[in-house]
Amino acid sequence: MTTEDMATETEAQHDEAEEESLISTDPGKGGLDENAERGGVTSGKTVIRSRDLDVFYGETQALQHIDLEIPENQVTAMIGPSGCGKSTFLRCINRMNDLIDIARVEGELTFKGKNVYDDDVDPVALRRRIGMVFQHPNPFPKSIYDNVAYGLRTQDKTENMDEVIEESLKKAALWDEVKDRLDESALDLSGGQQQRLCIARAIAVDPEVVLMDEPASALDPIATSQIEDLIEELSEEYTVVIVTHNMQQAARISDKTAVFLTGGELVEFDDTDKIFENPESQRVEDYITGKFG
Ligand SMILES: Nc1ncnc2c1ncn2[C@@H]1O[C@H](COP(=O)(O)OP(=O)(O)OP(=O)(O)O)[C@@H](O)[C@H]1O
Repeated sequence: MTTEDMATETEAQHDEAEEESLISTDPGKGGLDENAERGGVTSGKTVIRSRDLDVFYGETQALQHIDLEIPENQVTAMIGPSGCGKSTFLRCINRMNDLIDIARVEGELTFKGKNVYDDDVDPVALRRRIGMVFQHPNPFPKSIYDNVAYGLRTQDKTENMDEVIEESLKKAALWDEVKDRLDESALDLSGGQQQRLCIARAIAVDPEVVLMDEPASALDPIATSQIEDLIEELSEEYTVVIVTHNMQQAARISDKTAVFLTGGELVEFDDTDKIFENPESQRVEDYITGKFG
């Protein structure tokens, strides 16, 4: 066997491992996909890629022909006016739209080369690798400790659980505030603390991607700033995709920005600096400068 053949075989094994860990209910992560495509405008390796993605709610089309490549370990922001389909796109990535009866997805959306809409993909296994944080903090009515422990217990990852919980709370910049009250109810935390707890809960199970749907929009400016700092830190270890209404927030924290406009059209996707300083599209410039939307 030549060196080239061996390399090809190794890549094929990696692909199989990636696919297997999406199909299987075993929470293993598999190896990295050496074949993941490199995106046109993206500098990092592409982890999520949509091709000609259409989404419908009944007869209404919410997204049209979306082609997008999301790079690894960067923050990608989705911006655009209300109803343009940002959240719909986010929910496609970990198949949360499956929970909406009238939602229908056509086209392709791949995670590390595997179409997440293939019949053999287990959405629960997918969501273990692609976690999600919502607009309103939604801790369980349990203790702070039990909130972070929840996913670990359901996945039987209870070895060294105290250490994992401490580490997750530290990564979520919450540990110092809660280390002496882990047994207290999560519902007694402030809104900003609850949102950081939800982030700790999401990362405790070691996902590869964290999806965030307007994670700071219900928070005051100080809590928002803490979440923004946290998102930048998280991107060193995770791929972060964030929907935000707040253009300044997208400009501050993201590496890439996708601009969706009315009708579910992705009008421009590029480096965040380029989008905000010198967009290609007049419509994007008008939106960014507040002429509409
Ligand atoms: N569960 C649903 N049932 C029917 N239509 C829906 C549903 N969710 C979203 N839509 C429609 O799909 C389109 C896109 O909605 P989506 O929530 O993705 O937009 P958005 O850009 O995230 O909006 P916002 O910024 O207001 O949250 C809208 O026309 C919306 O009314």
